Amino acid sequence: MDAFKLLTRSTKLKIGGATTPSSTKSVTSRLPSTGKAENPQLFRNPEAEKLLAERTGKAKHGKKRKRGDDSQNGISGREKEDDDDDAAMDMNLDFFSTDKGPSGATTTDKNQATLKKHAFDASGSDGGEEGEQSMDDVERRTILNSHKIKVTDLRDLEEIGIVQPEVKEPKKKKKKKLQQEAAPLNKKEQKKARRLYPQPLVSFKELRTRYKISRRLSENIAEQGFTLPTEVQLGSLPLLLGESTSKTKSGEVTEPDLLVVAPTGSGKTLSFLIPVINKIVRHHHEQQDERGIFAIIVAPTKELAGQIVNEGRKLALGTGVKVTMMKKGMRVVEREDENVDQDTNPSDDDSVSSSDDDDEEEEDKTTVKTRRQAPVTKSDVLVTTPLLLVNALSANGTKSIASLPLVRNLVLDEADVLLDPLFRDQTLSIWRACTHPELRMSLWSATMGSSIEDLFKSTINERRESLSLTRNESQPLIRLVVGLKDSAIPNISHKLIYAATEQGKLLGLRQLLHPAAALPEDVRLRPPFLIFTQTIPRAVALHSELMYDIPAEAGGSSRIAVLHSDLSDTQRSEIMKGFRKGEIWILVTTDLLARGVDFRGINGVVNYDIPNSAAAYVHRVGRTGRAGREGGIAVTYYTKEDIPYVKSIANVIDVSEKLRGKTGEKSIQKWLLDSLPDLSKKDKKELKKHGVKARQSAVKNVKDEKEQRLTRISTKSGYERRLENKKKGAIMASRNRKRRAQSAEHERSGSGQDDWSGLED
Ligand SMILES: Nc1ncnc2c1ncn2[C@@H]1O[C@H](COP(=O)(O)OP(=O)(O)OP(=O)(O)O)[C@@H](O)[C@H]1O
Repeated sequence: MDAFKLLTRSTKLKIGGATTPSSTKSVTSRLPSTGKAENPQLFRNPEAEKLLAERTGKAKHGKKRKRGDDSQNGISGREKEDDDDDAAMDMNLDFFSTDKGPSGATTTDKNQATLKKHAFDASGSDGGEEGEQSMDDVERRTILNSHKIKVTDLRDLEEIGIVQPEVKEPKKKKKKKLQQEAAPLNKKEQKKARRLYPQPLVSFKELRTRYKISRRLSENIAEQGFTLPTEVQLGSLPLLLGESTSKTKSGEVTEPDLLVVAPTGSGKTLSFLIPVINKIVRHHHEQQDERGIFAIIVAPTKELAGQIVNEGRKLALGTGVKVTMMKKGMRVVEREDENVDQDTNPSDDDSVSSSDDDDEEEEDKTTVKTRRQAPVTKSDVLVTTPLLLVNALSANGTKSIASLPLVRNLVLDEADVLLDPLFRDQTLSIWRACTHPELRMSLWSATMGSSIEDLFKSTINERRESLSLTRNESQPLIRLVVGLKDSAIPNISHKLIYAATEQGKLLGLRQLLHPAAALPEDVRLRPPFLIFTQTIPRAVALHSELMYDIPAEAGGSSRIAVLHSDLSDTQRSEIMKGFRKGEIWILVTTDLLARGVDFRGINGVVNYDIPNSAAAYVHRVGRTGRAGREGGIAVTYYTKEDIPYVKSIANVIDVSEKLRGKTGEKSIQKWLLDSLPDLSKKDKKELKKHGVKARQSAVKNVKDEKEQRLTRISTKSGYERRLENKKKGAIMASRNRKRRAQSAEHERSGSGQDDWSGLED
């Protein structure tokens, strides 16, 4: 069924006819919904591709890199690794080492760890050869640079081993000499000193052959059909699985605390799930008695949390690792001071089923019955929204936050929003509740302000002080950035359209829905797509306005839906399912779905109302063009009221087009960028918090009433509305008159005194 055809008013539209641009066919074949991209990577160049191809042995004419002559001498890869004294071997040994600090292990512990490692390997090593050889520095740099991967050590210079001379006020005579001898590093030099070039991941196979991840996990990854790692996977997986970074003093390798900024749809979920699941498989193997929550993944919405659970379960299948969605009423810790709340039955709660996950309901029945009977959840990985977990840990705010002593990994997905004032206290409470000394933090998002980075560093230090932990120099604190920070993905087209008024926006949107009426040069957007509004009432209003635009033969109003946080969890979940299945073609929503949610083949995004910040734009438009898919379109309408707020969005578009290296006509002209006004910091803050004032829901005074009329979602003119209202009023008044006359008649006849005539309409 051709959704494009069916969504036009005239179902007889001929594709390729006079109104259809000749380019339609070629565009169609590149739509994100027509299949997955051959290569999910966003940035690459021929030189690095050749290097990678050589490594994976795929180069047709290139020589496959050998693992040294040892293989010809009859020494196996494993033996070579054991005998070799290089850093890569150290890395492998240390990955399984229990020695994490000065207070940590002895040599015997290390030997035991090595033995354990071999036991783990023996349970599943298939001893592949590919990529086990370490790359030289030039290769690493070439690959990392071409994929725009930047890895930085965030620790103080002293911790990295760079001693800065004290800057004393020099005596006048000696000044010159002193500066020559030991000048402190300038900013550029400091940046250079912090830069790291760890070995990138060449292929998913290498996860098994080089990083020795669990066999089952590796099979599950292969099962999903992933072939090439994306940039964020290429850069972060080695770090999290034990790749050495060149700046560790002792050569020891431990898992770092990590902050990752990588484009939307670039596969961050897989990047944090694989190491977390692998670590737990290993832990189950090494310490079979210890069971409990080992990892917590926090996401800002239930939709995203549900999605992570689904991904996690696919990866963990058959590994013995249990991934669970946090539910209201679920018990996550045993509290001595706990009074069992007999009234709370989690299965009654409307937040229970928030994901479109098949196994979830079954799990509810088994793990969460009533709190009276409920055992503490047997989950290894708990995926949660912040408030749900904080409520569980604090007995709904009645007790102090209980601690989670076994948690070794805390992952914050969409970290910048989780550490934004809205969620910050809750997120930090969870962070502090994780008291294990070897807790590792990782923060992930496509956008990350510098304030978040500062908060990350200070919280890690503060936590260490409060737990009386000393910072171990071998415990790195790393930032990994893919592409340009806070920029939109380069593989989609952006259309910033001036619509003048609310009515203009609606007309523009209708033209998208009914492209038969469009001119060849007009934007064309085929379903499925998402439409974002600023508020829930506006999403509801837009949905009712568009509901009957879809012809009955195309499925009518069932093809368009609205999703927002005022709906029950069951409704939300049903709509998500419908959209994923392709039953719903157009989804009107708020920023609830702006982050993280992965609908793979979405053809586009419409910002019916402009986003509240540049970051919000990056995330909203990132719902299309996932995993390198080409052809996605992001349409943003703006009106006269929006002009003060458009510049930051125009800038994001401009940078994204530069990143793509787009030649020819740019969608944002320089004159537009120059003429749009800058927004003050204060106004930016205000916009982020409340959105464009004229569209806020709770505006009351008279002046604003006028503004509200201007921002009402409707194609009807004020005159038509007045006429309609008058007509409605007249009908109402006539009904009321009739009713009053009838009840007077009843009273007179003395009958039906106790009759209930229903609610007045
Ligand atoms: N190596 C890969 N090859 C092909 N597809 C991949 C690969 N890794 C992940 N994907 C797919 O890419 C899509 C986007 O992944 P994911 O949701 O993890 O992106 P993300 O980086 O978290 O995006 P966002 O910032 O929007 O949350 C998913 O459908 C996922 O299955």
